[in-house]
Amino acid sequence: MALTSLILGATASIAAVQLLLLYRDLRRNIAIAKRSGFPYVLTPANVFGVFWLATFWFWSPILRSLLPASKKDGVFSELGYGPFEKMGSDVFLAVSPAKIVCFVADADVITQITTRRNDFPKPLEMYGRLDIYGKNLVSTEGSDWRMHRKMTAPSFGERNNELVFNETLHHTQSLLRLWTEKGTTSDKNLDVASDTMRWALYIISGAGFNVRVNWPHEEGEGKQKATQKPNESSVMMGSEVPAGHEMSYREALSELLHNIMWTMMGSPKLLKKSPMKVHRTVGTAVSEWGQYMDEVYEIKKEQVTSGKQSDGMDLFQALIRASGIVDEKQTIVKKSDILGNAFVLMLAGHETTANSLHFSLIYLAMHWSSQKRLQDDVSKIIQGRPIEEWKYEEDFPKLFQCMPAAVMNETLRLLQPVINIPKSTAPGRPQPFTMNGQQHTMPGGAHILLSCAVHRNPKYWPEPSNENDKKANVRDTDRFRPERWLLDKKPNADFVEIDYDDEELRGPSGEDTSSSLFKPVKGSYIPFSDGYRSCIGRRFAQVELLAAFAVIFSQYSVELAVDEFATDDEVANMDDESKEKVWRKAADKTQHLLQNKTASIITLQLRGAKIPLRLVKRGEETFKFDL
Ligand code: HEM
Repeated sequence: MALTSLILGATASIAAVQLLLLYRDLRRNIAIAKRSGFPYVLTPANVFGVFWLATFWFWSPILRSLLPASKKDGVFSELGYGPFEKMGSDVFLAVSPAKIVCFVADADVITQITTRRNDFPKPLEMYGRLDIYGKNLVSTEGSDWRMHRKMTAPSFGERNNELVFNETLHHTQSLLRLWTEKGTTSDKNLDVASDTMRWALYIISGAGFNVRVNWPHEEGEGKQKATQKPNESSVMMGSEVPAGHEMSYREALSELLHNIMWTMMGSPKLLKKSPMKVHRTVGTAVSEWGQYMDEVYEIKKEQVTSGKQSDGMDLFQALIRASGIVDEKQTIVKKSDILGNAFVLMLAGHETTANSLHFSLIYLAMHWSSQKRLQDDVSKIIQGRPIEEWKYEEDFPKLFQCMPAAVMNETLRLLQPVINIPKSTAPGRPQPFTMNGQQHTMPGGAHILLSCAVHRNPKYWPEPSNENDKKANVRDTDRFRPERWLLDKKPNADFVEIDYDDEELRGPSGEDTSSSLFKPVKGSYIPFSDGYRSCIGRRFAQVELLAAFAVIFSQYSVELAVDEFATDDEVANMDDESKEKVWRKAADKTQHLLQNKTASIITLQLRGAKIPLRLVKRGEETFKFDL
């Protein structure tokens, strides 16, 4: 009894001391926030800390239920400019006892932060788990990052994009075969979210690593041939589990990437011992993919040593070559650096593009006029040529100048895959910056999030000049209106390019958008981030998306599936007015899901909901309506 009281007493004292310490830290952070001159809100925990990320699903509903109704749509609703509007400033702070987090939606401030790499480094503690296979260019800073960037940048030069283009043509045709087969079954609705994820994975495997993965629906006799790559240095992977493995390459890769958050829980060894199946599967996937990469590494190292070139990008070969690792005495680069980079390129390069294609298709299904204009532009460029005759150098620049690029840019404006780009200030090193001509100070030790809200900040996005293009009750910045990117006249101002101190770090050349399209104010359009730590795969992703649009929309249209509201037979007997009614119900629901069911763990995705789409031959559409 006495012992129990003692334990209870000690626990209560420790809790009381902890609470006092938290209160002290909160007061200190509030005082710092006040000195910054920016508005602030209080939060119970650092919402970007590991503790919160791992347990937010538990706390969020409890905290929400405690909030008054007026605050339920609080400042952390993830999308849109609303939070900044509520705070009355394009920069505001969220203060918790552990951290000050600064949210930024001002273009000029964003540019100051992205160009001052040493003053505003990435908060590396957020990227620790990406080191599963080794250090890499996402999880490092300073001279380590320069080494990784120099090693990877050559693989992203303009000359390698042809391979990305061709690989995308190949895999998008496989995707279409899957979707058209689906059209002949009783359930005609496409599972676009998971199919586009596969699509992106297979492209990055092929274009990035020269590993050709076969689609499950093309694995049988006869179809196998269509997916073979005429390159003997490729490594072929399918659904078979080779000797010495527990999972196929395809399974290991998708289990690993789709459940990456669980790797934060501990090592693969520990995960494999967890009572939860998902943990054990991820644990196995981590070791399995590592083992596959080891094997690919050895094959590629042998190819480099024997002077065998693969015919394109093959990041692995390029990484091995750039590292000088074949002569181990001559290099400080380790094998783990190569595997670490291979992994993050795979990670960074697949969900982002997959979601962008997924969201573009949904938006186009809701905006027939834009879809039609996209199809017309694709037809003008392609001129009925068979896909085998499409050429990267000729066709990509054209696709990049008209409606396909406008659709891509607009999707990335509204649903930017990385919704908050993290930066920081070092502890004890507050940083001065200017906003609206006034000097401010960013506190030291802060997390900074360059918010996708800047994409909807009305300061930077002109309303349509034509009154007919305006929509009552919908803010123009919240609308999918790809036509905003198409210019009537030539632009007269160019982007001011960053003055890179070292061209080798730069990666892909060229600007975010074509010079023939609308040029946003610098810092106001940052789907690929900006400055030194901007996305090295930007051109890779642009090539993938535009090539996919060309393949899909040269032959097909996408439509919202309306089965929740009417059967196919009912629709077939409807007049146009009834069709529109039923379509509007599906479109309203889609709009609602996009607003309420997209959330970000690593990238923004539709979570816990599906938006069913259908593919129909061009000219055979049922629903030609606009939201
Ligand atoms: C629509 C597609 C994509 C979007 C929107 C996107 C966006 C971004 C953003 C916002 C960043 C900065 C992240 C940060 O600072 O934390 C980034 C970095 C990066 N991205 Fe992408 N990305 C896309 C596709 C790709 C692809 C296809 C690859 C590779 C094949 C790739 C590889 C990387 C890498 C390696 C970095 C880190 C660069 C560095 O820190 O030096 N991304 N990306």
